[in-house]
Amino acid sequence: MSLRVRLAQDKILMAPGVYDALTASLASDAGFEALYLSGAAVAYTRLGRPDIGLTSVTEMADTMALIADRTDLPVIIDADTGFGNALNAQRTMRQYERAGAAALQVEDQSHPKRCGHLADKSLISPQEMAGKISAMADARRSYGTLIIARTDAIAVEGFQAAIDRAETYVAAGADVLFIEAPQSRDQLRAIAEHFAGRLPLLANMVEGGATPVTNADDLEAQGFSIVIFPGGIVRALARSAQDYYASLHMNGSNTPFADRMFDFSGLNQVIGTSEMLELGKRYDGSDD
Ligand SMILES: C[C@](O)(C(=O)O)[C@H](CC(=O)O)C(=O)O
Repeated sequence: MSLRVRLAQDKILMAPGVYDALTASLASDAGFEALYLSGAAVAYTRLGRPDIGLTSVTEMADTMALIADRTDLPVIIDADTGFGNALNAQRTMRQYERAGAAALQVEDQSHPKRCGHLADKSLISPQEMAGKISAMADARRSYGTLIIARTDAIAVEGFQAAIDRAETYVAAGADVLFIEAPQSRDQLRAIAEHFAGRLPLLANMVEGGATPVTNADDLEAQGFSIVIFPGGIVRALARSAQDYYASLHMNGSNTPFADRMFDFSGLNQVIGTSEMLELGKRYDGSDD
């Protein structure tokens, strides 16, 4: 089912953050219907650095292609600012579509962008952002590839300005709206009341970020259609990896940590080793 058709249903779509083929396959095995390829999660894991505009479009597109190779789930991908002006945003659209993306999220921050939950953001004009959205719509090969327009205006220009900007982005052709970092439950509710029923709305749950974390059912009841949990997986894995390395360093072996990790065959099951080896045999003539 295409994302556009899926979003017409009442049930909220949960898209957990992923940053490589392993996290994508684990999320898929857990039963999610869609994935969110988070720029923040890629910056955290590949660069070991914050989400402050350091990752490149090529790094993101390469990651997208590896994920599309591993799972058939629709992937919403973070396009940050489009990596430049409207023409860069068009190239981003084409590169991400080629890599297998189902939806692109583009935001109205100026370059270099930063995580929407960090202070001191700055924005391009609403007119320039509207131009980027229509440029991306013109560049897409498939009408099925959705454009998710994000505004970071709440923290910069205030709540009403964010609503006004979002209206401009809807008029420019956004398929989905993402009003970043509402600061209270009232603001979440006001966004839903203003736009719900007109186009799908995305909510972003960042543990410890500016928005009160709200569960998927409550967001659905308010009228949100998509909820992403972009960086949660890295926060969970980073904590576990920190404990793992400390334990190994202290104990000289992984035995004390054994009940908190897969063993050799456990991980092989997760990554489908025996299925892959069987598949190989079908083609190399050794199972005749
Ligand atoms: C959605 C987001 O753009 C992302 O890169 O995943 C980030 C999330 C994060 O930094 O945890 C955001 O700006 O909200």
